[in-house]
Amino acid sequence: MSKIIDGKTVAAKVLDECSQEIETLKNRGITPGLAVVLVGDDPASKVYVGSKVRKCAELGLHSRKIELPADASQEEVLAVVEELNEDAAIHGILVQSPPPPHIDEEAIVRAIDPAKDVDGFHPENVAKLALEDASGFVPCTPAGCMRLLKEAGVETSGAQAVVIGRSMIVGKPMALLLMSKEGNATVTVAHSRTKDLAEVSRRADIIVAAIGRPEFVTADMVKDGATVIDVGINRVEDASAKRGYRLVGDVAYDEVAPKCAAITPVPGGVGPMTIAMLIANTVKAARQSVS
Ligand SMILES: NC(=O)C1=CN([C@@H]2O[C@H](COP(=O)(O)OP(=O)(O)OC[C@H]3O[C@@H](n4cnc5c(N)ncnc54)[C@H](OP(=O)(O)O)[C@@H]3O)[C@@H](O)[C@H]2O)C=CC1
Ligand SMILES: Nc1nc(=O)c2c([nH]1)NC[C@@H]1CN(c3ccc(C(=O)N[C@@H](CCC(=O)O)C(=O)O)cc3)C=[N+]21
Repeated sequence: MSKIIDGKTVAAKVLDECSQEIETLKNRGITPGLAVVLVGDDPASKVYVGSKVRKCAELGLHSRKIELPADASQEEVLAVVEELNEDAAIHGILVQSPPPPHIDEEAIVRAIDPAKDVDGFHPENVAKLALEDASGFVPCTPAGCMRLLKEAGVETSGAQAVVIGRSMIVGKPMALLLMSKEGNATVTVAHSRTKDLAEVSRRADIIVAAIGRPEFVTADMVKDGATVIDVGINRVEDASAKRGYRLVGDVAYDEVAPKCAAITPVPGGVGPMTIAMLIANTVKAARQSVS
């Protein structure tokens, strides 16, 4: 029987740690503040942005939600980022990804003050992650995956880890964390050009799936007793579901779970951790702004 790693419980623990630090900062006259910028009206993005802002309110954080129309220009988005860089009440800035295609996302990310880059996407923070300099911001989703492994008691040191996906948001930073002096795993990164992926992934003690394809990882790709972290969030149409769709991960949960030592569900796995780590990064940004 596999152990289900409950992301909601671990996220609640992370947020509980945050609330103690928020209290301490508030006693010093600092309320951590997060700004979330959304360009366009992608429905999934709206859901995520809404839950980030709601979580801030729950924890007594200051937050701002800046919504720009889908046809906003590059200059308009940059102007918003520059204003937020100057706003002393804002310690964290997040520009929801992906922006509409006419927006140069990399240029936007570079414009964010690295000290407020709570997504950890700015080149300065990417470099700090690679250098294992703890003063930087680690991208929220892979940081959340590491915390889930730790809380579930999964030993990463010496383990064979296979990360499927090499995006700058998930796959690449995940690989860096697993291979770091903290993770000490032997890491393989697979992607769309990987030959015989099933053979590669079957070697893994730990699989992190960040592909963006519903139920892509099937039972034949997983070794008995492996741990599987499913980062995927895919909406699939389902007329019988309340909203007309349901969420499925990148892992075929029903057939993979029985083979695993431990597995994260979707929803309720990595997703809640991403939000918790975003709050943790915002608190860290606020703390570092005064020390
Ligand atoms: N739970 C959470 O908090 C979050 C969830 N997500 C979800 O995670 C998933 C991945 O997100 P993200 O990293 O941004 O996605 P991207 O589309 O940026 O990257 C997907 C990666 O998967 C690889 N890939 C695609 N098809 C295959 C294939 N057939 N075989 C092997 N590799 C393949 C791609 O390879 P190549 O580089 O060669 O194209 C790429 O590296 C999505 O479902 C997303 O919704 C994302 C962020 C946060
Ligand atoms: N600049 C930027 N930073 C991000 O961190 C970022 C982004 N852009 N773009 C999109 C992805 C995706 N992402 C998620 C966050 C929370 C859940 C989450 O809370 N999921 C819930 C379910 C939510 C639902 O019901 O839809 C769960 O898995 O249980 C999912 C996905 C952050 N991302």
